[in-house]
Amino acid sequence: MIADDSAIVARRMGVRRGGRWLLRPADFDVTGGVVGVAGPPGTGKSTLLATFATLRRPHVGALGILGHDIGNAHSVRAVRARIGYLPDRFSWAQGFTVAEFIAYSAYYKRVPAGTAAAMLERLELGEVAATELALLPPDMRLRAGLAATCVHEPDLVLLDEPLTGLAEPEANALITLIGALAPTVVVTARAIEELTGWCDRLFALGRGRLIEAAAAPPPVASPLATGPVPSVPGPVTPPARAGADGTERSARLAVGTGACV
Ligand SMILES: Nc1ncnc2c1ncn2[C@@H]1O[C@H](COP(=O)(O)OP(=O)(O)OP(=O)(O)O)[C@@H](O)[C@H]1O
Repeated sequence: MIADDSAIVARRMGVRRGGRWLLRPADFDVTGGVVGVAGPPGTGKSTLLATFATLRRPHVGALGILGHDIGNAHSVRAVRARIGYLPDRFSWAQGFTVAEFIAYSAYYKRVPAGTAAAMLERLELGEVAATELALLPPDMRLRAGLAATCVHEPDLVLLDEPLTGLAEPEANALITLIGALAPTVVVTARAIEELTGWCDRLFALGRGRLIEAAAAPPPVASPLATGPVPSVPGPVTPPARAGADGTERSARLAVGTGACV
């Protein structure tokens, strides 16, 4: 039984698929902020995210999401209403216009139509509201996906490789927006460099292990610098929207941390 209000609490949780461990039994906690999980294709990012979304059960151990033990069927129903999950390469409703897609999402999430309209504006989709999803460029299609995912204002948002395939300017424009979607956002990417500089915490997934890496590269020391040495960034302080090093979330392609998996 997990009695902890953290967004994600794993206790000896292990995830298997295709006859192998994607995550060997491990303990970890996510209390809030933007959390990045990086790993090459096939390491298990999508499966882990689907587990956090309660669509899959851990093979062993316990998983708490937003204070609910997801080993309990009643808890799963309650917690799903507070999660926003956008799978990798989502391809729903290609024939819907942006406005229809968000309105439909609002309808099945029992959210008033006015909230859907507000979300459309918040994601800066007003100009393409009448355009079909299939005709949108990738970044605008992602914005529509984010709007539909978050129309019910979830407490935990799970985004599977949202920035994969986007050009750097479009990706950078979305980073601040992604960080503001919910008190806790988990985002995956193939390379840790894509997440460095704007996520509050970073993990590398590979060979069945989830290893935490430094969330920001250490500041370059100036030979003329005086005063105390800056400390290593501490744990996430939700719902801070600045990066863990206090900078804006604009340095998506900052120098990597060298974390190995
Ligand atoms: N339908 C399936 N049946 C059996 N095993 C699967 C299936 N889908 C995935 N797997 C196994 O799970 C592993 C992890 O897949 P997953 O999609 O979670 O990884 P990923 O890191 O998200 O990769 P990608 O970036 O390609 O989506 C795969 O390497 C494969 O061994």
